[in-house]
Amino acid sequence: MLTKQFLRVIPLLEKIEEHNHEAYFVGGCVRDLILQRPIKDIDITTSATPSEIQQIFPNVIPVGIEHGTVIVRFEKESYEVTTFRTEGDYSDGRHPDHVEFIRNIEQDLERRDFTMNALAMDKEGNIIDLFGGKNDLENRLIRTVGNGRERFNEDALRIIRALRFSSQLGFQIEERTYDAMVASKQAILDISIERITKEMELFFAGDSIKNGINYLVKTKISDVLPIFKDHPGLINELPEEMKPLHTFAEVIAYFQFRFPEISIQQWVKAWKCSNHTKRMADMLCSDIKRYEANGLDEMTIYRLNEEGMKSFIRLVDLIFNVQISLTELHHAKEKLPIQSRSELKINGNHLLSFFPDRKRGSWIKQTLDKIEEAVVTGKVHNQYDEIKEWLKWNPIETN
Ligand SMILES: Nc1ccn([C@@H]2O[C@H](COP(=O)(O)OP(=O)(O)OP(=O)(O)O)[C@@H](O)[C@H]2O)c(=O)n1
Repeated sequence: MLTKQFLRVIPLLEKIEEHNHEAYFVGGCVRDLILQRPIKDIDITTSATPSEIQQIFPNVIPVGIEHGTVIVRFEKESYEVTTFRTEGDYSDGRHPDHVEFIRNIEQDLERRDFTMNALAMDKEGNIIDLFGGKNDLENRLIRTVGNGRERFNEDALRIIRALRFSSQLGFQIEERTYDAMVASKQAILDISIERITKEMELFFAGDSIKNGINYLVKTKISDVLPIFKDHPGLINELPEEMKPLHTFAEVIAYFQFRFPEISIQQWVKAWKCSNHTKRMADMLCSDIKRYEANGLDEMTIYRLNEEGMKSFIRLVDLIFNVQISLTELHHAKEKLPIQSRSELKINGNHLLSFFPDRKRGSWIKQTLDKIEEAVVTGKVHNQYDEIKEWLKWNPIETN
């Protein structure tokens, strides 16, 4: 039952045990092993305290020592090792107010969110399942460990996590858990937006996004999410055939295209996205608009990098119901006269020598943009003399 990924971590568990402590695989990795889904990270839970772990292993990174979590570097891999603990509320929406290290695994599993995540496994592959997690996995049910209101009161992000899992796994949400989600949803307003964004990115990427959206609409949890709360139409008008979007940039580009009254800047600000997400969303949005106007033109293909291509394919599929393959895009890109601006036979210094009366300024970039587009779209060959000639007939910017 144990896969290679787990087998290579057994010596790490054994090392902890040699020091008279318990150690188990725990959480998502055990859940995904049972479901035969790809394992993201292997997390370990142990009776050893962070300082005891630091004494056992030479290479330990103290990422969240006060919450009992360290990263152990072992055989060139990193593993999150967390001491058995109970925890209080997350009143700042980021960290539990207090954690208490404990010496038994039962109490540690008891404070976890869902039965399917409250599973631990020892090095022989024996599963510790105190709350019927295996049974719920079999029945494809998301159920809180014990009282839902209590679990969501400890950390309201768990309400969003339930939606995320419904979208990732296509599971139903058990009735009492569902009721507790609805009853506790206002508490989502107090959690940090960065944590919500991370979970919602996984939500929109779920293979069973239709199931997830169904729950999002029914529970009205969108009423407490940035932007959605002020524009109820956004979620209610999602297409019947909603498809997964793999990054938050895709999500923003999608909504911006469908609801242009909300700008990308508003999305980025409200959901506290990174600059990278903003850049990608800007690019994808203009690519889709270009695609709508001109179909698959050379400039769109030229501008797309590998990450952009995959996102563009998903968006065109969802918005226009047109399937473009990655190979098709690669071939089309290879056929373009140039792959990047550095291949242009003319650069800024050439331009300065052609127009000796001009000073350096933004006209250089603007002219290079025009030359680049002309070369990519086949209006001029990428040849020094031809471009120089072409410039005579195509006036350049004056500022
Ligand atoms: N708000 C939270 C977040 C996490 N957990 C517990 O911590 C484990 C690890 O959390 P995380 O790595 O965020 O998610 P996973 O469940 O591992 O899922 P995935 O690997 O798909 O992100 C969870 O399985 C769960 O037992 C919890 O009880 N409450």
